[in-house]
Amino acid sequence: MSYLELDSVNVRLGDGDVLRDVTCSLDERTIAVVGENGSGKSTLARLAGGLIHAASGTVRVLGLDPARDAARLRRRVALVFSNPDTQIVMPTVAEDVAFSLRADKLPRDQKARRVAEALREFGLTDVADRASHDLSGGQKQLLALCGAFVRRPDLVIADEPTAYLDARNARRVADHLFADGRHRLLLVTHDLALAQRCETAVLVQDGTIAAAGAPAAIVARYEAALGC
Ligand SMILES: Nc1ncnc2c1ncn2[C@@H]1O[C@H](COP(=O)(O)OP(=O)(O)OP(=O)(O)O)[C@@H](O)[C@H]1O
Repeated sequence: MSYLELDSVNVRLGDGDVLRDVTCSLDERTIAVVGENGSGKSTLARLAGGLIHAASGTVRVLGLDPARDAARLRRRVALVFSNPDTQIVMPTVAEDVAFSLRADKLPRDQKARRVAEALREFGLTDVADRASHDLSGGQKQLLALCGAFVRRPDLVIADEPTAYLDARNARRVADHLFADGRHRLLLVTHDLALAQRCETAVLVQDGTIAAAGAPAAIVARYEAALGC
């Protein structure tokens, strides 16, 4: 079984069907999701992350049903959004990263080691004791990512993670997302160069998956549909 399996999925939000009859089976380590504003990309990401549920159809993420195995899925999936302020909850940088491990049954010294390693990896050691909300936007996104990765997730779902970043921070964030490791990546993005770093891509159009395949071909099809 692929780690992302959707079969005849409908998602209803408000009084509209936001995803309609979505079927896909994706197992590439890195998957890009592209499409126009309002097409349903974030809805697809939130569905895969267990934040919303299907009205009908079957969803399996890492072999789990997000509606029934929400707690197990949460332990294996990390979510990253474009606005890191929604994810930063603790007063200092180090505390915020440690907060991500609160549910892990690790001895305290191991947790401390994991936090220190993650801070180093994300270039945040020097600001470990700073107030989280005093960081720059780019540093905050690195902190959000650090908090996601310190849990060693099997799947990272990132929804426009580079949207508000300058070119250098966008590259840093992307390099972490694409770093070799155990995690798979489901990446929603309007950055079509970034999408093409993925192994596969899906094009979402008007609430459904219009195409899936090699990122270069999907991006070309999307650009043609946009008329650019
Ligand atoms: N909670 C909600 N209630 C009602 N409608 C919603 C809700 N959330 C999203 N929608 C609608 O669902 C559609 C798809 O939204 P979604 O955020 O998934 O699109 P998107 O492709 O991620 O867009 P963008 O590129 O602009 O971020 C839009 O028409 C949106 O207005």
